Amino acid sequence: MIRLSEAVEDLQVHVVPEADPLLCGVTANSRRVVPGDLFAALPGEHVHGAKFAGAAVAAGAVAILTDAAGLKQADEAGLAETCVVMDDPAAELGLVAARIYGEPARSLRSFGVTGTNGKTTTAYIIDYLLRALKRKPALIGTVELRLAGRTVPATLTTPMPADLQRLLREHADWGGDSLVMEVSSHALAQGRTDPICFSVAGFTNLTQDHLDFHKTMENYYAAKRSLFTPARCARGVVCIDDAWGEKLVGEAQVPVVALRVSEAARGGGDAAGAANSARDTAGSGNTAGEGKAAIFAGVPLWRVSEVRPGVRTSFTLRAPGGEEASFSTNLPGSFNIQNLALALVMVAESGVELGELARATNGKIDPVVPGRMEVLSDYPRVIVDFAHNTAALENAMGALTSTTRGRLIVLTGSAGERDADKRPAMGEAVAKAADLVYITDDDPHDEDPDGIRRDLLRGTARGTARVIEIADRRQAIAQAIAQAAPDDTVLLAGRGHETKQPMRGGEVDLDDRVEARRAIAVRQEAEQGGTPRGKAEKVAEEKQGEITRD
Ligand SMILES: CC(=O)N[C@H]1[C@@H](OP(=O)(O)OP(=O)(O)OC[C@H]2O[C@@H](n3ccc(=O)[nH]c3=O)[C@H](O)[C@@H]2O)O[C@H](CO)[C@@H](O)[C@@H]1O[C@H](C)C(=O)N[C@@H](C)C(=O)N[C@H](CCC(=O)O)C(=O)O
Ligand SMILES: Nc1ncnc2c1ncn2[C@@H]1O[C@H](COP(=O)(O)OP(=O)(O)OP(=O)(O)O)[C@@H](O)[C@H]1O
Repeated sequence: MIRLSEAVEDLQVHVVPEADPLLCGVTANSRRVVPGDLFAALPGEHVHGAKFAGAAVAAGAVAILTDAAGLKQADEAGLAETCVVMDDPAAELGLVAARIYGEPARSLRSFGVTGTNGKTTTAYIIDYLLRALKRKPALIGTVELRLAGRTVPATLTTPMPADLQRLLREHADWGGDSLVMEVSSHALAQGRTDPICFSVAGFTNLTQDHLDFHKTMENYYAAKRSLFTPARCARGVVCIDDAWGEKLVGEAQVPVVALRVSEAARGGGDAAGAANSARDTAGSGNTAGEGKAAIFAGVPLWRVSEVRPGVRTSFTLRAPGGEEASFSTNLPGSFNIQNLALALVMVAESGVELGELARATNGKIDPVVPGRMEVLSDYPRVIVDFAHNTAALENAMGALTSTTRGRLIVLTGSAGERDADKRPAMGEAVAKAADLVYITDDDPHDEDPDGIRRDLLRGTARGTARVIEIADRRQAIAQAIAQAAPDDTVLLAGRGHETKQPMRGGEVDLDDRVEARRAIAVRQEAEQGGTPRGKAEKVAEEKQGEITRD
């Protein structure tokens, strides 16, 4: 517990209360206040938190951290004497919270992952590696929070600052020694992770996303880049498989190493490292032009070679100093080689020898990443993936086509009330890459689900796959799995780890993985019970919902 004056020491404060209460904790949510808390009444998009100052004080808040507008509201409620006022309390909340909770991140070796795609997967792989090294990591990201021996579902990819510091305190008190977290661009723009200075920060890639928030790609990139500054990390690992990564290597304000994966993952073998210099730098023997070589001069280069895709994919990772280690994984998809290599390099850059990583894992990296290329059965191969836009679907299908002997069966829908424009393109992409497509409902929210499916079907008409429309997702999953041959791959795309399906009239429980497991069990029971269904019966079932083209 510290005094309010200690929590705001050295910060630009305009008004302080006469009393200097002891603080037990801090929250920006009036509904979570417990006696002894500081309540951070912050301006929001919908409402000013000061509206809830009365409720917070009634729940036991002993002081209110707010801005001038908040002070005015608190004054009207007769609570001005409890207020401490700053220009931008949201920006300082992380530091204030860290002080109140005793700077918990300082006792944790910390890894922060940013980028458009692959944050969740990379964070789970780092968590897997740290556990193999017998460490006790906290894992914080889009899917769930795993810390202090418990797992809770996540509401944001990166928690708000006061929540984050409280969670880290809990983890450190429990005996945790490390932290892996996804750092979203929203979080970086809002300073949610400050004042954490990550031991190692990692960058996956950057493609168009979240422009509703950032407005331009340059702003979006600048938010990501701000992680690679001395206040936010000690060192960085940057994938240079896209132009934004190359730019970041040149603009990072902390020591960085570069990681090149793309040529190897695309089957280009060892192209990135053709120079074979004694100590690889991103500027030596790289496929980039001279200008880029100048940017990369002296930047140590890690690279991937000998990628062998299959049901298990293997690859070799080479350190700048020349040490090499080989790994294999159950994660499908060449893009996952980027995630795996990034995770390995981030842990290595935190001070773990590559050889030690190979020994601790036995060369096998088999994390379960909920709803991210999650394999639920092998024959037929059934995979649940979060791909919910055209590019992600194309990536996922591309990865599966090369390792599928039979048909590629893809089941997809599209969420309601957002990005309606993408639907025909998604329909077209799946109908061009798959052999059989099930169009079904995703999370319709308040939109008419028939209309969403019609948008997708307009696109599937431009492809060659057979298309079956079944509105009920449960039924569609059951049928897709029941009808698959052992050599087929069934990709259940779009909802990943989600467990609720919001639709008109409320939310229903729906987890694609639960439904898939049920369908797989039904299939196995039929096979073991010796009652394989006749071909005619299968064909008749498969015809249900089929879209016929003129
Ligand atoms: C843009 C953004 O960051 N919005 C966040 C913000 O919402 P807001 O400004 O609308 O808040 P508000 O509802 O106006 O409330 C104002 C204040 O009053 C408080 N309040 C409100 C009601 C109440 O009863 N009591 C109370 O104290 C709130 O806690 C808040 O501090 O503060 C809320 C409370 O902390 C967050 O839930 C909300 O995230 C919303 C849900 C969100 O969708 N955020 C997205 C954009 C986001 O951050 N996404 C990234 C990942 C993106 C990706 O990579 O996919 C993330 O890191 O999750
Ligand atoms: N390195 C990568 N490059 C391109 N696509 C990827 C990569 N990793 C994963 N994907 C695809 O993107 C989807 C989302 O992956 P993941 O959840 O790991 O990323 P994320 O950055 O956490 O995304 P989100 O913020 O949407 O959760 C996966 O389901 C997969 O289809």
